[in-house]
Amino acid sequence: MARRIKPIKQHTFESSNFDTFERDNTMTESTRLRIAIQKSGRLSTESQQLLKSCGVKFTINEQRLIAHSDNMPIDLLRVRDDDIPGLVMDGVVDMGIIGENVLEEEQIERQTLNKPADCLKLRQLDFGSCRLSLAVPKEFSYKDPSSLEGLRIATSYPNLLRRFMQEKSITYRDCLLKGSVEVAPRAGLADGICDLVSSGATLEANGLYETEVIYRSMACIIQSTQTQTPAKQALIDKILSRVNGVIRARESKYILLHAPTETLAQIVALLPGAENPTVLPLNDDTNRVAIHAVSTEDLFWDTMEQLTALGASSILVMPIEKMMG
Ligand SMILES: Nc1ncnc2c1ncn2[C@@H]1O[C@H](COP(=O)(O)OP(=O)(O)OP(=O)(O)O)[C@@H](O)[C@H]1O
Ligand SMILES: O=P(O)(O)OC[C@H]1O[C@H](OP(=O)(O)OP(=O)(O)O)[C@H](O)[C@@H]1O
Ligand SMILES: [Mg+2]
Repeated sequence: MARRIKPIKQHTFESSNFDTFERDNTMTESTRLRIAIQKSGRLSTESQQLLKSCGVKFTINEQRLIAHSDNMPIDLLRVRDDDIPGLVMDGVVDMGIIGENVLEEEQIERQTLNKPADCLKLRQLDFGSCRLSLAVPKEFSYKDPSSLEGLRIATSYPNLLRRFMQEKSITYRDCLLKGSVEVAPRAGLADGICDLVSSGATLEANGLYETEVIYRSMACIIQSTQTQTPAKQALIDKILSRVNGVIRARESKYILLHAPTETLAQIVALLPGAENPTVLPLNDDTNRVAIHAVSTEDLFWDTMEQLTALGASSILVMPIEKMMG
């Protein structure tokens, strides 16, 4: 059931005064930002870690479905991942962290049922990478999706499957399973499956092979389309800006090395995604300089070897904890 966020009194929640409210944990329930995350499963640890990296302090009590942040007016609702898109779309929570696959599936479902299906996808995250694929038993001779014409397909994603099959004009029958989809063909419940794949180990273990990727997914962070108070919106913006900083830092490396001045330009050109590196003189050595650079990509071993071949030495590649600006 949709629930409107109550307006809040400006004097208790000044958007311009974040330093104060980060320490102030006395907001009433309606003024606190509610974020839904998966209680336990593939996304739960990384969702919690991401929020902690953004400076949100909280302690999870496994028995409790709600965790109150100690330093910010934020409550974490720990729920099944399937419930997260609906909670955000109905405005019951303000934000959620969810797989794009579950979000898209719920969106199609709700559009079909004429239920609220809108939310804002704030950004894709850097975890929860998987794909929704069709797979069939090893002995099945598969040419293209039409090989499944008239057959039964087991899935937990009936809407994404239907959209794909409609685009290919293929008729099929579905068998809805909430879990253990991979065992359906062997159990005689279906001819093929449409399920999530990451390493492919589960398909392999069940004598299946992947034939078609129908949807590629990552985790994402979403926001309700309900109008927020300026202060609450400012907190959402702040979380998003920190998420951006955390992900940029995780994707970047700090590189230090010594380089001969004569190959400096070639060495800088080899550093992946590094803009305007700092070049510093070395004590008592006019033929070599120190380079400090932030690279937006990892520095691979073969690039390290090419750098060494150009005379680079003392190469250090270090992780970055935080980034801003
Ligand atoms: N093998 C995988 N590797 C990486 N990410 C995955 C993998 N499988 C699923 N995911 C992503 O993580 C999400 C949650 O997966 P999980 O298997 O924990 O869901 P679940 O069993 O439905 O959990 P819940 O009990 O919350 O309903 C998926 O919807 C998908 O976005
Ligand atoms: O390709 P793989 O790396 O083997 O991953 C795929 C499996 O991962 C997910 O299940 P999960 O292990 O999360 O358990 P679940 O069935 O309880 O959701 C998904 O539903 C697949 O079964
Ligand atoms: Mg689920």
